[in-house]
Amino acid sequence: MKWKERMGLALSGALIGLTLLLIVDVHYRMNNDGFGRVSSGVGGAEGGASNGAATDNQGSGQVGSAQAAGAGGGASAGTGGVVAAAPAIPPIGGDTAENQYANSKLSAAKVVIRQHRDSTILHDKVQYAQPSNISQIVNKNLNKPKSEDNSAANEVEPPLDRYADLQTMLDPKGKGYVILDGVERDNPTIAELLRIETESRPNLTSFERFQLLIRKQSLYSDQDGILENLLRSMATEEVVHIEQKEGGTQLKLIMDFESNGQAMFKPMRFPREQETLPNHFYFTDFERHNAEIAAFHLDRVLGFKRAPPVTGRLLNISSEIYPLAEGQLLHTFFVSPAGNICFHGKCSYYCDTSHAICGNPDTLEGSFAAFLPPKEAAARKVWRHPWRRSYHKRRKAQWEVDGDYCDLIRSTPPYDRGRRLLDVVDMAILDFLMGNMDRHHYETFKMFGNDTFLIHLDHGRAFGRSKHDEISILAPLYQCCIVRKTTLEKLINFHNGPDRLSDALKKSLAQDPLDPILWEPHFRSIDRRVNIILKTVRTCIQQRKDTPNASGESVDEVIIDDGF
Ligand SMILES: Nc1ncnc2c1ncn2[C@@H]1O[C@H](COP(=O)(O)OP(=O)(O)OP(=O)(O)O)[C@@H](O)[C@H]1O
Ligand SMILES: [Mn+2]
Repeated sequence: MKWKERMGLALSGALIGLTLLLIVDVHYRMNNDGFGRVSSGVGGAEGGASNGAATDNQGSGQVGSAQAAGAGGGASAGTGGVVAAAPAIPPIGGDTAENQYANSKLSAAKVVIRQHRDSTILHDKVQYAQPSNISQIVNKNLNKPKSEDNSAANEVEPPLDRYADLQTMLDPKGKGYVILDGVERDNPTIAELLRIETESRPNLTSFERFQLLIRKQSLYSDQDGILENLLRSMATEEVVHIEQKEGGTQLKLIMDFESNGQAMFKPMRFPREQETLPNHFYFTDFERHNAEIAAFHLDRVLGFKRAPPVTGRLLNISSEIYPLAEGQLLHTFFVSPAGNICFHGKCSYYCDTSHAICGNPDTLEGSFAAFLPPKEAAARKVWRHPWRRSYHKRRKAQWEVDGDYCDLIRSTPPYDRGRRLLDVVDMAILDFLMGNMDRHHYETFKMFGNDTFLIHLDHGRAFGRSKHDEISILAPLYQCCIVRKTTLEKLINFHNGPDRLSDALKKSLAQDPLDPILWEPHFRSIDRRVNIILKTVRTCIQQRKDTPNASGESVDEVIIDDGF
């Protein structure tokens, strides 16, 4: 063989050798990626499982993946996966006694890893396959469609924005707000308008005193102790008569007390942590007695004083409700298979055996709302809420599709002057803070005319979704871009602390006999929503500034001081 041929052969041999080495190396590396491949294998199985059963929830998707990894048809990917984990720890070369000892330790480690992975899989399987109670199912379902949550709850909190820009505008020197003239600020009581003497009558019950001292500008005042007495009376006085409230959709009882006072009773149906079911519209949601209680406190803490006082109370169905029940209501009492005393009353929603109100075994929680004066003494006007939702599962309301909707409203009496539109915005702020979408009507006392506060009634459907912030509730604010100065001030103060709105609310709720009233996540939602409201106001101001023909004044038109 010639020298050149020998060289050629040697070179090709070397090349073949190198190529073989490379192949071995690549193969080895691929095996080392065993874990990565296992997880992608599992991922694939998971995708397949959940795609295959499109109606499956997240939980069973995971069960599917666990099964595929453990034993499924994807045995080569799945089972292989667990075994393939082994080469992740390559054996130590050489057959010395020392190396043998080290390798025995390593295989023990591999077994531990494998066991850990198996137990994790098993744990997932148990956890997802057999939710042990209803709240687990509900929470799991709520967590499922991430796109449905508006994720605010999961966001890492940004550094605290103290809204110094808005604070400057509120400063009288900053001149960032408009003072509204021509607003009626007289503040008579119902007693004064009806010429009923109250001061010389110490025997008035707390119910009578509350009703007679309702004012044109607020439902009660804090100074005179009337509120505390009224709440105590409703929580402790003996109930002497019970009647089902006509009208409305869900069961309510009118409770008469020994002192002749009356309260509207809404029973507890579910535990505090039960939230609005994902497939329930706001108009089919169950009413929550604790929402009525919390709404009264929230309204008061915000300084509105426009919601009737509400207290929580424990009742005994056998001794305090059943003996007083009459007629149709009486015929709906029964003992459940669990031995609890139940009733369901008669109404258009959820008044049947499968939605019964049950005691434990006969103790029942409920909310007691103080009755407003009878219509004969102080008639009320019922107004259709301009931002009412459609109450139809496929239709939208005009305000949802018309960008200029507020222009229409603010030029229509009574929204064209006085405190009315600012009150509507206050009500939207209250509703947004507690997630109440069920504001179809509102009421005012006729004797006070149009320049009076709006009565905040019916909050049974608030506090239903702690993770979700329903921005559309704020439509009156962001479509009209006006807010009452005192309301904005309060929100900024709560936002900047040290006492946040949640702290103030918690402190207030602690006075209720049924405390704790709210499930903890709702408190976090409230503070988060305060921030959203402030951001919305800032955006309004920015939009005004950016409007091409905006004068300095139009910028100021967002924050309005009407003296309330
Ligand atoms: N504290 C109260 N004093 C007097 N009347 C009240 C009081 N609370 C509510 N009402 C009257 O009873 C009606 C029904 O009450 P509420 O709205 O709380 O029940 P509801 O079942 O939610 O009704 P709907 O299904 O119509 O919304 C109210 O519209 C109001 O006119
Ligand atoms: Mn209602």
